[in-house]
Amino acid sequence: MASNSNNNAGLGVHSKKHRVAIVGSGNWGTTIAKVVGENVQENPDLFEQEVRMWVFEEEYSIPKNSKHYDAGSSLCTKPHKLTELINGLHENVKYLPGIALPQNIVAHPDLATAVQDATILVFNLPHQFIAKTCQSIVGKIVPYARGISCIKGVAVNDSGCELFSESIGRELGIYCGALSGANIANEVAQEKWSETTVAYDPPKMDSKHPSPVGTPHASSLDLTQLNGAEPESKKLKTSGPKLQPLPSEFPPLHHANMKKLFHRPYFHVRMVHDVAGVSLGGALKNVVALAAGWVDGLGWGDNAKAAVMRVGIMEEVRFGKAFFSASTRTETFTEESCGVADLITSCSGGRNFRCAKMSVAEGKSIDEIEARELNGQKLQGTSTAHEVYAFLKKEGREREFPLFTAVRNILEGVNEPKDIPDLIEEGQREME
Ligand SMILES: NC(=O)c1ccc[n+]([C@@H]2O[C@H](COP(=O)([O-])OP(=O)(O)OC[C@H]3O[C@@H](n4cnc5c(N)ncnc54)[C@H](O)[C@@H]3O)[C@@H](O)[C@H]2O)c1
Ligand SMILES: O=P(O)(O)OC[C@H](O)CO
Repeated sequence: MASNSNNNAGLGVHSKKHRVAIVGSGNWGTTIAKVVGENVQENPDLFEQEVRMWVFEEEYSIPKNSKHYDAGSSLCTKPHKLTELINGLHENVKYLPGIALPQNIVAHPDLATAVQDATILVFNLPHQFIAKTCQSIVGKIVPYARGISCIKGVAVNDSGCELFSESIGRELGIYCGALSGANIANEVAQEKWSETTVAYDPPKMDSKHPSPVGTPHASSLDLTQLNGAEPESKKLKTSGPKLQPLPSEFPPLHHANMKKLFHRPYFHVRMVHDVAGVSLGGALKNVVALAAGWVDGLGWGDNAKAAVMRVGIMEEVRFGKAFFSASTRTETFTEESCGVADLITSCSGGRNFRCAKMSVAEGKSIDEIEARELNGQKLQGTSTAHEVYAFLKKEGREREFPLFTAVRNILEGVNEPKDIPDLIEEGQREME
């Protein structure tokens, strides 16, 4: 007999299992595929064993310093499709070299095939590519699928500032939660211990009263209320498609089962309900990490970096309260891995920090450093700084966020990294 009872998970009473697809295969996408691939093997009563990972296809030549390089092999003498290399070598030689992937990870170049029949979609790609990626699978996914966004960024458009959990949910008509934490991918992939935060809070529903899609975290709710207009999320409630309940043949996707998908001995998961707080912590710390890299690149030392981090976490909390007040909790920023811990690790060894530091030390643009250093990986802080600023400016509130504004202005050449202390001081004085 099929049941929705939480107590039945893992007892083999459900006739179907969840199929998981990973949408993205970069440095973090491939790391999360490894985590998920290992966990589905350990929970065969809940999950199908094959995990499909969508790869944005490209040709790649195995470098001579790779352990896979063999001058006599045709695999190494000419470029090959990345999917063929991943499936043949069980390693993402370009984006996560040196890390063995479980054999149940199967790389697919065709997105529609990768997500076919998946009841759990894990979105993990640089944020600038998510809109187009989602549009291409509208109507091609299981209607009652559930999503988890591992993306660190925000989607700014004419109607406001959206979380990716929201924009994915709205575009695909599904519920989407978020995973974010102090998680430098290479460390997690090497199975060095870290923590992460998974926010999952689907609306309660039954078949008689299905919930609307588009989870109500949107900043547009608060902003349009401030402006006296009809909240965007209210429109969604009355007009949008309805969220499909998960059929009872499948194991329920409550916190305990979601945790089984991501928790590893080296990757400890804390489950929470605050999807907005988890998403914003991951997005906004990338902006702060640029400033931390710049002051470090100037040779100003750890005290300067700590000052940037202090102001950064305050602006993260302020942003959440100002634009996502209905759903964020301050504690998510101050107590969870996705908040202060991610800020610290990102300002110590993240790519945004490292590239910003090099750009000051070498007097080169950060774009130039990104292209030279990251082998196709993408910085998220630079575009997020522009997007957050555009949103704040539209709202007339950029002066309440002097550090975020300073980062954007430095990227634009309006200010220089050495101006950061004065810009913060000035901003704080104005708010007193
Ligand atoms: N790398 C990390 O340490 C880390 C850790 C935690 C979270 N994150 C977040 O995870 C998300 C994904 O980051 P990542 O590290 O996996 O990516 P990445 O920086 O390694 O980016 C490379 C990926 O982008 C893909 N790509 C390039 N052009 C594309 C296109 N036009 N369309 C679709 N995909 C394209 C490449 O195929 C590759 O898979 C980001 O939001 C990032 O902030 C990263
Ligand atoms: O390398 P970054 O700067 O993209 O940061 C990586 C992770 O987000 C750290 O948690």
